[in-house]
Amino acid sequence: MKPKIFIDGEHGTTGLQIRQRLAGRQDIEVISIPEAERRNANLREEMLGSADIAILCLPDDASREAVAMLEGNPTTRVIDTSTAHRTDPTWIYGFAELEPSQRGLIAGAHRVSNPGCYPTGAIALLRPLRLAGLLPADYPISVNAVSGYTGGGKQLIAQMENEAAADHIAAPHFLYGLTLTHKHVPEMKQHGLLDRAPIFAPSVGRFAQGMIVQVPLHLDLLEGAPSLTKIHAALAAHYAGQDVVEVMPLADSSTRARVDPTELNDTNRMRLYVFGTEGNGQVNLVAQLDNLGKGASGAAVQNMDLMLGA
Ligand SMILES: NC(=O)C1=CN([C@@H]2O[C@H](COP(=O)(O)OP(=O)(O)OC[C@H]3O[C@@H](n4cnc5c(N)ncnc54)[C@H](OP(=O)(O)O)[C@@H]3O)[C@@H](O)[C@H]2O)C=CC1
Ligand SMILES: CC(=O)N[C@@H](CCC(=O)OP(=O)(O)O)C(=O)O
Repeated sequence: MKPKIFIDGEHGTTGLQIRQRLAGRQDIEVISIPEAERRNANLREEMLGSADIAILCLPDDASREAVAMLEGNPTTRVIDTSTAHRTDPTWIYGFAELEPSQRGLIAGAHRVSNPGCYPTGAIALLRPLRLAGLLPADYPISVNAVSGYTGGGKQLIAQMENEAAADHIAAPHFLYGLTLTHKHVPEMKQHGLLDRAPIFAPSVGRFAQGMIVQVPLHLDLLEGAPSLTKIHAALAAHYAGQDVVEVMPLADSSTRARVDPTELNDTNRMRLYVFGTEGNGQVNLVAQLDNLGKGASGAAVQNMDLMLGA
């Protein structure tokens, strides 16, 4: 029998993209509820209970409710794309490239929390430098980022695209998260192995998909005042042999004039860049990804495949 997959929230932004990524797969059976019934709790409970893997693409509260519906069910495994369980130690963090052991942990897990799009970029840059002993845990980190507007789900998509809407946003680019209490900060701190919460400054541009996450650092405040080359070598060693996360060669970074947030759209890939000038004492670490790819739906399918042993 083929494993049954249920995407709860399949008609939303993340859910739809997962459905598209699974279309045509012969090794699984995707079970589904009609769009008009998407909030029918009885039907959802039935589907959740009969799935081998449930992928939750819901707001945080609805995700918690779905997990509660599965209490006592020993068979349905869960991948949650919401923020609800990302810092919960009883859940496995679904970032396959986090450390060499992470793939195996995801493969055997009953509960997997899919990383947030911004944290995927920030943690990918920070954690290897913490593990290499180059980045002090109390370094005052800033994370600056821009996302395509699909990152805000159906509501933000409507605000950006529907000019007739009362809450239409006409700006070509805007900053938000201005209280510095964005829901992704605890996740970045925990999985970035930081003692001090990063200052997170996100923004949205008038493009549907794509993302850039930047972490600028002063090299003289790092352990041993490393060179640009040493920072690059630490990242390259951490991701050696990986196909999803790619550390771009220093030669490429030193000749690039610009970075386009949409370059990896519709892929599950992420590129990491080390920008700066050797001897200048500063580095800007940059992650480029699709917020709906490695930042959400792509990572969810990658985790599902690990759990299925596919
Ligand atoms: N978009 C992105 O780039 C990313 C999103 N995520 C996370 O994925 C999750 C889904 O986000 P996204 O797809 O963007 O959101 P959307 O708003 O686009 O989709 C959410 C879907 O869930 C449905 N839904 C909401 N509440 C309930 C409920 N109580 N019961 C059943 N269905 C419900 C919505 O239905 P309705 O149309 O009726 O509201 C909608 O179809 C969120 O937790 C988000 O944080 C994670 C990483 C990136
Ligand atoms: C542009 C935009 O609004 N982005 C969302 C985050 C998108 C995302 O990653 O969802 P999770 O919170 O589930 O990780 C935000 O800032 O709240």
